[in-house]
Amino acid sequence: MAPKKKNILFIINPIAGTKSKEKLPSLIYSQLHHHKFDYTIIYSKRPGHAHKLAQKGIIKGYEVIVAVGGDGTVNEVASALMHNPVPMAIIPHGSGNGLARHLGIPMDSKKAIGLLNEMKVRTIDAGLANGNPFFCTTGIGFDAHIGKLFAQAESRGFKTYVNGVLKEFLSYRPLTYSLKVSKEMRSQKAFLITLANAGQWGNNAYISPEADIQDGLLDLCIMKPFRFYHALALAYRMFSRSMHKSNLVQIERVKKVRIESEGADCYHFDGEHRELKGPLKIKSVPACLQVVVA
Ligand SMILES: Nc1ncnc2c1ncn2[C@@H]1O[C@H](COP(=O)(O)OP(=O)(O)OP(=O)(O)O)[C@@H](O)[C@H]1O
Repeated sequence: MAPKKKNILFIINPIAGTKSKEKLPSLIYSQLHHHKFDYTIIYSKRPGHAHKLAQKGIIKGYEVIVAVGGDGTVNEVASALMHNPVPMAIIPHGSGNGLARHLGIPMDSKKAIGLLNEMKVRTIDAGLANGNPFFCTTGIGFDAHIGKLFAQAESRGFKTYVNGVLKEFLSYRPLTYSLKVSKEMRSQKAFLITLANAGQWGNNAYISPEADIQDGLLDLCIMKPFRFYHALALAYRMFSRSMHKSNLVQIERVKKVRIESEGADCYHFDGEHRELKGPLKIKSVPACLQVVVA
């Protein structure tokens, strides 16, 4: 008797990234092994909808749920699948695609769909930032500020990010933060503070190149204030995966951290920004998500 086919649900975010999604249904049809899988394709209609679709997908008995979009879409689907045996797969179609890149998932849709036929699954960690699950990074300071501007931007994609960073960089003022790490209190001025589950923010911009998504810990990365002429060297470090060697960045592995600053009005998780009133409490959630990997 032929083995039972697996039921896959594809959730496509039609507005993620800049690449056209028109050909995706025919690509899925041509690449997926039909003797192994049945599938349904559905489109998210608004922010938060992909999360609800994934929750319903579990109830309906789908055995794999695929997030087609960027880190925001991945976050919505993954947070519905946490602590659940149903694996998430990713077809990267966003602006940054940080988690997909960290996991080595090809940016080419045809190849990413091809991974489903192999169905290699790994268990990964996540984190919680004020109760919000994140899978790639969360942060406060300059990256949260950029996340807020990006959310309000009329266009998406890498160019929009770069334009935002260049425009804001000279006028941004680093803040002083109070940090509580393993019962120890510290006060520190920082350009940004990122907690990295995966090593990068997206677009292969690495904040913590050695981050291990299966170690049950988060990398606490503190970028100190710096002079504008250091920016080029930092950008080089970011894209050459050597940020951990910079003396402007301090990295340590933590289970949880509490961050407070009078001037901080927002934080982000996986690029989605939120208003901040009071402290930002972050902790790791070890081994909570099944993911289809390369
Ligand atoms: N139909 C829709 N209309 C408007 N927004 C949507 C729709 N479906 C999903 N969204 C929202 O789109 C936002 C952006 O999606 P996503 O993060 O996947 O793409 P991106 O920002 O271009 O990529 P990345 O996060 O990798 O930089 C998410 O916050 C999601 O909630």
